[in-house]
Order: sequence, then structure tokens, then C-alpha cells
Amino acid sequence: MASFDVIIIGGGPGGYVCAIRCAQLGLKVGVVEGRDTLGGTCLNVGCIPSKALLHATHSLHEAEHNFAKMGLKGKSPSVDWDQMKAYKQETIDGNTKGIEFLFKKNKVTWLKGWGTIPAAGQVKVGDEVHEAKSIVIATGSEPASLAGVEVDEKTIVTSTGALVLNKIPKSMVVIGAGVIGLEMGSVYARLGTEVTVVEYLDAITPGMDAEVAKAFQKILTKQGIKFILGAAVQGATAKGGKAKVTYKLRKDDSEVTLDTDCVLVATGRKPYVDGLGLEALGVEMEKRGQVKTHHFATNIKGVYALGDAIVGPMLAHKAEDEGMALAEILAGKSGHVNYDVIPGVIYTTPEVASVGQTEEQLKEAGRAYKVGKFSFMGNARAKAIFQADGFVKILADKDTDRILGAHIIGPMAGDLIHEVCVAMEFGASAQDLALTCHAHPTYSEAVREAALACGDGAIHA
Ligand SMILES: Cc1cc2nc3c(=O)[nH]c(=O)nc-3n(C[C@H](O)[C@H](O)[C@H](O)COP(=O)(O)OP(=O)(O)OC[C@H]3O[C@@H](n4cnc5c(N)ncnc54)[C@H](O)[C@@H]3O)c2cc1C
Ligand SMILES: NC(=O)c1ccc[n+]([C@@H]2O[C@H](COP(=O)([O-])OP(=O)(O)OC[C@H]3O[C@@H](n4cnc5c(N)ncnc54)[C@H](O)[C@@H]3O)[C@@H](O)[C@H]2O)c1
Repeated sequence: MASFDVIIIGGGPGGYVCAIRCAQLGLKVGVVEGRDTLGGTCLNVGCIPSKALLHATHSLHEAEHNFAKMGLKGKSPSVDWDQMKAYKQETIDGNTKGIEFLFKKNKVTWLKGWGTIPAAGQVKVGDEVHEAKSIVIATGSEPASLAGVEVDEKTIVTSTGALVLNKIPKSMVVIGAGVIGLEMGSVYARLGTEVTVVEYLDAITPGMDAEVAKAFQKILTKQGIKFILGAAVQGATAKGGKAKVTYKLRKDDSEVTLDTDCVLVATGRKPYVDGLGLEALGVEMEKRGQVKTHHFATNIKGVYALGDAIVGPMLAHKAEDEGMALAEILAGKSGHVNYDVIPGVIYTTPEVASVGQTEEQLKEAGRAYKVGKFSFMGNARAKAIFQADGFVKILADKDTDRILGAHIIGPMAGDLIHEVCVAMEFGASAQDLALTCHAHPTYSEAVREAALACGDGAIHA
């Protein structure tokens, strides 16, 4: 038995960041992780492997479609799927080992195994019971199930199975036009799979600024992805390595069945708190299965929770920020997360990024706002890389000019968004961005031009 200031259950982005910050602040920390490697969903079966496959297949797309235009002629590369998966695994390994190194460097103890909380102040791992002044539930999430759809992770897969398919399927039906569906759908579409996305709502990427979502769907359609919207999937069955997916069109209740080689179920994720013993401990839960918290504290003294296991966007950087904030609180300081400035990024080509309010949200709130928009058509760098299709849209308060939101579809959108995030953290106006010198020629100039468009007008529009 060992005694700790803090024991964190879960070694994902929320848990490992919390652990490192706790250690930096002088606390004795243990992290319980049952997987063979640290890093959680994000590093092992989420953010990192999906981005490796997106990078590899984007490179293939460039070779097949754009190299010749730039005078790079010759045979385009053929796909060695096993090697692509090996590259993805190497990327994972490099990152998970990196976290192990950081644990050693910061003297964080990895308690290997699956943890339970038999009582406040105690965490059991295997046969050993450890003591801790504070316990943090950072156990993350798992794919949500869908009635009538039986996942076998071979023919009918979640994102986890989609990362390790035995072979590239000829056809794939993706259930859900959310982030996972569109990222993994893009990967396979670029590999030559005929991808059909079936979405319950009438638009893709629910919650995204509607103008961006519309432009995004148009671009993905041009890339060969088919969309069936307003369609509720009723079930999916697999037999002999093939599958059937049945959906009902919401407008007339007509039922359609699709035949396909593979089905990706991407209809959301749910908190994973199985086997922790929360019910016996009396931990209050939200209706949708998250651990109920107030400033990360549960109703049980000394027990905290964060990341995908609690309410809020299921994003690695949201979990990380919460990990840092909670560590500060546990060390007697003040920790804070600004939930109004959490960016969201979809790593397709083009990338899509957003922060703050959408136009629809501002309308609903009755807020007077103005829109500054700039198309990448007016951006020299975007044109040079054949990615001039998108735009930057900045929403600012009509009277004060304070930035309320930004939505970008275009090259490096996931990186560009951060200058707006910093501006918003500082309560900046669109004019503050517009008056800041931006290097030429960069994609960032499009952000400045959109800010200029909130005032007297963009230059290159
Ligand atoms: C395919 C995919 C792609 C994604 N891409 C992105 C992206 O690009 N950007 C982004 O921001 N987010 C992305 N996400 C979401 C991101 O992975 C999660 O938001 C993030 O991992 C949540 O971090 P967490 O620390 O809360 O939980 P997790 O990362 O889920 O980690 C929880 C850990 O706890 C462990 N655990 C659970 N119960 C126990 C127990 N009882 N004992 C011991 N260990 C336990 C689990 O094994 C797991 O390792 C993606 C997700 C998926 C599935
Ligand atoms: N780049 C990133 O940041 C990234 C990447 C991947 C995953 N994630 C996170 O992982 C989580 C899960 O992603 P996801 O894509 O599975 O969920 P999601 O919530 O983003 O999208 C699910 C989609 O499925 C649709 N749907 C639900 N039931 C349906 C049905 N019966 N028939 C047809 N459509 C149906 C929903 O309307 C929705 O559009 C998200 O919270 C996301 O934030 C983030």
C-alpha cells in the first residue's frame, strides 16, 4: 500500500496533464491506467492515429491530384496499407512513450491496472489499496452504441476498428456526419473507398456555423463523399464480410437499405465510468451518464472528475485545460477554464476550425453583431496550394466591435484559429486584429482581412 496526495484514475490527456501539473506543484501523484500504454483514447485510438492517417492520405491526394500541376510528373504512389498502419502505430508509440518519459521526469507513479474507489480516500488497483487525499476520475469515454447496430469491429466498426481495418474496403457507409465520421470518411475516400455518410439531421456537423457547414459539405461532396441527410439509421447487420444498413428518411418515413463492405458507426461517445464503484460510493451522476461536478468536485468530499467523463465538449484540449486547472486547485491555488474560448477543429482538407459563438447562436440570443468575411480566393498562399475554396468569418459585437466568434474553413484553419482565441482571451476587438501587422504571404493574412471586413473593408476582396 502506498500513500499519495493525489491519485488520478485514467492516463488520457485529462489525467496525465493533471498529474504532471500536480507534480510540478509539489504534490505526490499516482496515475492508475489499465491500458498497456499511457495517453488514453487520444493518443492510442483517437486524435493521434486519426491525424496520422489523415496526413498520409492527404499526401496521397496531393500526389494524385496536384503534383502534375506543379510539374512533378511520374507514377503516383501506390498504397501499402500495412505500411501506412505501421507508420500510424509508430506515431502512436512515439507519443505514448513520451508521456511515460514525462512521468519519470516529473516523478509521477504509474499504478498499472484498472482502478476502483472502494471508499473516499482509497483507490484499489488489483489486490492493492492505495490511500490518497484527493482522487480524480479521468476515465474518459467510449463509443456510444446505436440500437439495431451490432458492432463486431471488423465489418461494422467504431472509430477504433476503423483505424485498423484488415484491408481498404471498396465501399463504406458512415453513420453520423460528425467529426469522427467526416475525418475517417475522408481517410477512406482518399484511399479509393466509395464513402456514403448517412446523417439524421438535415445538415452535417451539428452545432457548427451553418454557412461553414454548408460550404464544408459542398467541398466534401466534390471530393467524392456522398451524403444522405435527414435519414435515421434503423439498423445494420453483417454477414460474410458484407453489411446492410437500413435507414428511414425523416421527410416521408420511407425505408432504404444499403449494401456495403464496411459500416463505421460514428454517432457520438459516452462517458466511461464502468467498474469504478461510483454507485456504491454515492457519486451523483448527470442524466446523460457524466459524473456530476461543480468546479471539478463531485458530491463526495475529496473525489473530483474531469475530461470526457464530465459535461462539456469531448475534446482532448478541454480535458487538458481541466487537468491543469484542477491541479492548481488541489495545490491550493486558483484554477480556471474559460469554456467560452475552446476551439474546435476538424482535420480534413480543408481544415475547419471554430471558436466562440456561431451566427445562429447570436441570432437566437438577440445580440446585435456584424460579420467580417474573407475568402481564401484573395489569399496568395491558399491559391498556390489549390486550397482557395474556403473562407474566414469573424463575428463581432455591432457596437463595441468585440470579437464574439470566428469560423474558418481553409488551409491550416486549426492553427489559424488560435490568434483569434488569444484575441478573445484578451477581450480584443476586430480592429485590434485588423491593426496587427501580419506577415506576407501567409494564410493568417486571411484572418486579418476578415477582421478588416468587420470595419471599413478587406483590401484583397
Ligand atoms: C477517433 C477519435 C479522434 C479524435 N480526435 C480528436 C482530435 O483531433 N482532437 C481532440 O481534441 N479530440 C479528439 N478526440 C477526442 C479525445 O480523444 C478525447 O476528448 C480525449 O481523449 C478525452 O481525454 P480524457 O483524459 O478525458 O479521457 P481518455 O483519453 O478517454 O482517457 C481515459 C483513460 O482512462 C483509462 N481508464 C478508464 N477507466 C479506468 C479504470 N477504472 N482504471 C484505470 N484506467 C482507466 C482508459 O483506459 C483511458 O486510457 C478524438 C476521439 C476519437 C475517438
Ligand atoms: N477533431 C476533433 O476534435 C475530434 C475528432 C474526432 C472525435 N472527436 C470527438 O469525439 C466525439 C464523438 O464524435 P462523433 O463524430 O462520433 O460524434 P458527433 O456527436 O460529432 O456526431 C454524431 C453524429 O451522428 C448523428 N446521428 C446520431 N444518431 C444517428 C442515427 N441513428 N442515424 C444517423 N445519424 C445519427 C448525429 O446527428 C451527429 O451528427 C465528439 O464529441 C468529438 O468532439 C473530436
